[in-house]
Amino acid sequence: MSDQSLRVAVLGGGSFGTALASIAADNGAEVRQWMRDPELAAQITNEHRNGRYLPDYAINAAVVASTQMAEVLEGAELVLVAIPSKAFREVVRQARPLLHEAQILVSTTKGIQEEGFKLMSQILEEETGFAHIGVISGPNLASEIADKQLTATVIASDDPQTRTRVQTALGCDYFRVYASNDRYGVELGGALKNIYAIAAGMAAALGMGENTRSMLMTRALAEMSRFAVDQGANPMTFLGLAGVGDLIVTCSSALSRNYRVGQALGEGKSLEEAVEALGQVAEGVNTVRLVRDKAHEDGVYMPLAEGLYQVLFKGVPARDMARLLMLGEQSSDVEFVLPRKDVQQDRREGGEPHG
Ligand SMILES: NC(=O)C1=CN([C@@H]2O[C@H](COP(=O)(O)OP(=O)(O)OC[C@H]3O[C@@H](n4cnc5c(N)ncnc54)[C@H](OP(=O)(O)O)[C@@H]3O)[C@@H](O)[C@H]2O)C=CC1
Ligand SMILES: O=C(CO)COP(=O)(O)O
Repeated sequence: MSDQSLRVAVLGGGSFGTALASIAADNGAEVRQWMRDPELAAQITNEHRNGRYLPDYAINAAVVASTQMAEVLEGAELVLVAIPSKAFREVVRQARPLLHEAQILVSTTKGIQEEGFKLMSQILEEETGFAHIGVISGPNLASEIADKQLTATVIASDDPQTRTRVQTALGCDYFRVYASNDRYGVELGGALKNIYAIAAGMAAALGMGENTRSMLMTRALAEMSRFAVDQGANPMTFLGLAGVGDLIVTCSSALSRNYRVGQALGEGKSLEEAVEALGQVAEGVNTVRLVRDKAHEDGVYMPLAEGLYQVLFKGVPARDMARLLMLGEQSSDVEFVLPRKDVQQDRREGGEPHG
C-alpha cells in the first residue's frame, strides 16, 4: 500500500506519534514529525531512534523530525495529532495559523478535556471548523507497533475521505486500519478503557486471579457502554477494536502506562509516587475523575469508576474497595438484553430487602 505522493505531519514526539510516523514512512509517505525537544528531534532525524520514548526500536530513516511547526505542516495532506489531552488544545492553537481546510486532521489521543467534557476531535473541530476530522483508536501499544507486531486500529470519522485516506496512509502488512463512522463512540472507548486498565493493574498487584480479571473487564465493558449510551454513542461500537479490543490489551499488559500506574498503587505507592515513577502521561488518572463526576451529574450507575475514584483520590485502600464492590447490586449481565430496571423490579417483587 505504498503512498509516495502523500505528505504526513505528526504533532508530538512521544511513543505513539513516533510509531505512527514510522508506519507512514514505511508506507512510502514523506513524513515530518514535530516536537518541542531539539535534541530528540535531531536524534530521530539522524540516528532514527527516539531514545526518550521508544529507545529499543528503529524508526524508519525517512522520518524527519523538527521543532519548527511550520516546516512540519507545510504541504501536509494528513496531520496526526499525538499530544496528551492536557496540552492538546494549546498545540492545536499553535498550529492553527499554519493549517488549511483541505487537510485531514486526526487525533490519536485517548483523553478528555475537563472544561465541557470535550473529546480531542471536538477540540480539533472547535479550533479549526474543518470538514476532514477523524480519530484513530484501538488496541495499539506503541512499542509493539514499533516492533512491527501484527496490529489493528480504527479510523473513525463521518467523512469518507478521511477514513479512506487514513486507511491507505497507514494500512500495511503489519498494521490494519478498520473504518467506523461513530467518531464519538470510538473516541470515548479509547478514553474510558484507561480507567479500567488502572483497576486491572491494581488487581494484578494485589494478587487477584484470572476470574477476577475477567469479571473486571466484562463489567467494565458493561459500564463503558452504559455511559456511552447516555452520552449518545452507539453501544455496538464497544464490540469493536476501539471498545473491547482496546479494553483487553490495556487491562492485560504492563506495556500500558495506565496498567502500570494501577500496579504501583496496588503495591502500596501513593498516586503521586506512581505517576512520578511512570514519567509519562497516564490519561486514565484524570479521566477517572472527570467520568466519575459526569456520571454523578447525569445519574449514570458506574460503580467501578466510583470505586477507583475513591481509591485514587479519597485514600480508600484498594482491597477494601474490591470487597465493597462485591457487595454491590447484583444486576443484569447484558443490560441491552435484560434491562437493569427489570432485574431491580424482579428483586422488589421477590421480596428482597435491597433493590
Ligand atoms: N503510547 C501508546 O501506546 C498509545 C498512546 N495513545 C495516546 O496517544 C496520546 C499521546 O501520545 P504518546 O505518544 O503516547 O504520548 P507520550 O506520553 O509518549 O509523549 C507525549 C508527547 O507530547 C509532548 N507534549 C506534552 N505536552 C506538550 C506541550 N505542552 N507542548 C508540546 N508537546 C507536548 C511531549 O513532549 P515532551 O517530550 O517535550 O514533554 C511528547 O512528545 C496519549 O494521550 C495516548 O492516550 C494511543 C494509543 C497508544
Ligand atoms: O491506549 C493504549 C493501547 O491501546 C496505550 O495505553 P497507555 O496509555 O495506558 O499506555
